[in-house]
Amino acid sequence: MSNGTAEKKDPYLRVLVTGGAGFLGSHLCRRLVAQGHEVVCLDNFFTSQKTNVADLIGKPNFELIRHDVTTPFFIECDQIYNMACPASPVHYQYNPVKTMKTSVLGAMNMLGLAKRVKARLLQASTSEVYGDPEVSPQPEEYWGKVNCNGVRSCYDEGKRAAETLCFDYHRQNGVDIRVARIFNTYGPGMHPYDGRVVSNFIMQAINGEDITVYGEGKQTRSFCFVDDLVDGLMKLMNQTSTIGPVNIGNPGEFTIKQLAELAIKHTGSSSKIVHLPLPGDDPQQRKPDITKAREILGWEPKIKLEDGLPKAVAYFSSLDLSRFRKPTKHTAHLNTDAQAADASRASKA
Ligand SMILES: O=c1ccn([C@@H]2O[C@H](COP(=O)(O)OP(=O)(O)O[C@H]3OC[C@@H](O)[C@H](O)[C@H]3O)[C@@H](O)[C@H]2O)c(=O)[nH]1
Repeated sequence: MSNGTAEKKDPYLRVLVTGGAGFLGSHLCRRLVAQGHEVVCLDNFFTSQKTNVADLIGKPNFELIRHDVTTPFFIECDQIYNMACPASPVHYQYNPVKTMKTSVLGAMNMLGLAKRVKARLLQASTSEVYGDPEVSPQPEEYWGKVNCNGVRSCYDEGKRAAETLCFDYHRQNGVDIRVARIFNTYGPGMHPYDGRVVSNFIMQAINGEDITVYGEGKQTRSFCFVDDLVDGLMKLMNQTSTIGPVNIGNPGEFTIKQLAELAIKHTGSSSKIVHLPLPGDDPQQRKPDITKAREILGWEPKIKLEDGLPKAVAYFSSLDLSRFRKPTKHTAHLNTDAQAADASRASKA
């Protein structure tokens, strides 16, 4: 088995993708399989489903294994993409203890494996490590403003702890790590009931339902098309100049109100915008500083939101919805600070 310069000497690698049936994981698996690598996809199918990788099943260089990363997994491999974790606030808040376990125990198990077999590990970290940021755009050097006991903490702090584990396994055990901070991503392959803003707005617009803007819609996000994102992850994995963290995202910044208007425009929908409560700890601004990705990886996104949204609309319009189940009944706007305060008062009464 080789490492470090493996991508030059040995073009066909054994690659493990945790969360490989998920939105990003399935795109990654497809690209790796197309390149000829031997891909092992692990998933517990909490927020994903087998049909995401149906086209890969049966290919001689693809293997699908049902496994939950909170328990150890042993295999011989050259690279690990650790993508496993529910990423939509509605899903990661459904069972927050499990979310934290997935990030922390999942990272620990995969880093232990990487140490044992000398594989390179790329950790899917997140823009959520910046919490509700006070600086914009967010550079990797910014330490963030994160609540450690709020409704988003299971994900934010779980991913922060996963980063810590990566850097400690690297310093203490010489594990070859790469840390990618992934910003909001959208595109074909998203679950129609994912619960995140792009899928919600497009599905609502297609179905002529009200578009549910949380709060006034002044909060901002920066949306990266999935193909660009996967390019960035693979570039980070297959270079030796930096271990990260590196922001991977599209710096084009939009308010949520603007996104709602774009969803209406690109679907030609007659849907109306309605306002619901803002979820607890909802970050008010988010925009990646991608100087590092540009300079070190030679990467920047190519697809603007205006060009990517029609592709996402075409994908969501083509879905047979009877094939998809709603992973949770939860809705993020119900997880507000006001409700949490009410619940806490009620429990004391
Ligand atoms: O129906 C909706 C859904 C969401 N929103 C708002 O849209 C914004 C984006 O919300 P999303 O649920 O899509 O995702 P968030 O940006 O809050 O979190 C995401 O951040 C980056 C990743 O690591 C994760 O994928 C996820 O945690 C938020 O301000 C949210 O309140 C709506 O206004 N209406």
